[in-house]
Amino acid sequence: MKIDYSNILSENIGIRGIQKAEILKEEDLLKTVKNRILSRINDDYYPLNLPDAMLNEVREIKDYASNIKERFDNLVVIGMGGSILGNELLHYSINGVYSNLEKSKKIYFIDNIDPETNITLLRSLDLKKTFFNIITKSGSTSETLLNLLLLIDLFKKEGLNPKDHFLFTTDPEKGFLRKLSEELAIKTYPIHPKVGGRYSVLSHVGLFSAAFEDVNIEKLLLSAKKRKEKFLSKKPIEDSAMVFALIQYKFFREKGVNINVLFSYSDGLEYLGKFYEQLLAESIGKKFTRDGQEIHSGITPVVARGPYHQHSTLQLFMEGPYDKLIIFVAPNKFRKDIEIKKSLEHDEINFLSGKYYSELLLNEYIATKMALTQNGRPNVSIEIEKINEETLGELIYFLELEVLALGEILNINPIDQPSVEIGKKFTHALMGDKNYSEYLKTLEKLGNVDKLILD
Ligand SMILES: O=P(O)(O)OC[C@H]1O[C@H](O)[C@H](O)[C@@H](O)[C@@H]1O
Repeated sequence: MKIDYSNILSENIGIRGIQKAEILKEEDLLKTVKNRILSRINDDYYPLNLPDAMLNEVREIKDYASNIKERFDNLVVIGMGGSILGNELLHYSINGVYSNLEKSKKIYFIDNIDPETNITLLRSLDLKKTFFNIITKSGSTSETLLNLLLLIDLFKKEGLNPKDHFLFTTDPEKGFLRKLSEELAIKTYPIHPKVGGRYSVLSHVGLFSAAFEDVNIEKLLLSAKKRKEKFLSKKPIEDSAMVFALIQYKFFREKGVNINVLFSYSDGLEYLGKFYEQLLAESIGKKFTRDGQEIHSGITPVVARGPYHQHSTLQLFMEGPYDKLIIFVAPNKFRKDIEIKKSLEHDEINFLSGKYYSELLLNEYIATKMALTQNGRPNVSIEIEKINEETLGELIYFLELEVLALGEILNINPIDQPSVEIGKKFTHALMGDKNYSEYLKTLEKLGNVDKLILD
């Protein structure tokens, strides 16, 4: 994996860029950041240890996944946010958007509660041949529990025992799902107490469904482990993740760049954008610093896919406000390609004949990058050889490390999400959960305001 930072330099994009010297002079800051990360690595930043820890679990996960594969045709993963985005990332990027069409064992994701979507999927699956992996760290996310309740009801109607069809992935001790697993004798996988949703893809959360669909989880972990070793051994000023965090910080704090677009040139990698969207938004969007100062930090993530978004949002990126840093992610080679034969004889179309799909796609990537650079728009390019377990393991570790480093530079806590919890509590109260009735008064007050409602 190579990361090209050239197009953030003022030498290449003019006054809105930054100079190499401005980066190099922050060597001491990055040393401090690295030390702070290391001081937390066995505690709050435990996710950075997952590659080593999970390598010991690979055998068991693979054996269990092949056992499930022998007995079932479908796996449905159910979760919200960090409890499913990593699974989707591994599926769509490594196996491809339409891989269910070519595989006999299918995998589906329920990551929402739109009744129309969910009932369409569940009605079309043969429950007898379907296995469900319910993932929730807290064990109390309403959407996940609602989907679970529906399933229990459907299973009762069909006279099936949930015990044979469910795997719960949840906190090792706490939460409703843990309790229910004991009641119904359902197999569970634990989520380490220090591993929050958005940092959990390299734990049991992401690994079981990946193993079910033949992703080589050992290679994935080994590659992430290698990236960790690089972090441990390299000088922080030469570590691409530390430098990336510094660059994002400088653009955010000194240049007013508060939007980061993850622009991937691959359909499957669009899910890397969705994964990074949560990682960056929840980790960096904070009201207070660790010392309690009001900061309201945050970089708004935008997900884009090339060339698709060249035809919808690129105009804005090219000419709109100077508030964006574009992060390109592109493979050098595609694992499948299509050669276009000369089937028409017209001047207008001859430039495409005899070419490969990947040629047009990758040239569009280069053209877009150049055009943005020419317009003075900062952009960074993450180039990977091919999309596979090795590159994904490295990329995932890189992004998690980079976001933690950015949190450290900003002196905020990058692993909590306090305000999402407030919304969750209000939802419980509104749905009549007696344990949360204390929030009803606040809600009443909040609803009792002047109205401006138009038809
Ligand atoms: O795993 P769970 O406890 O169900 O949480 C699922 C998701 O819920 C919340 O919305 C949080 O903001 C996310 O960070 C979390 O990933």
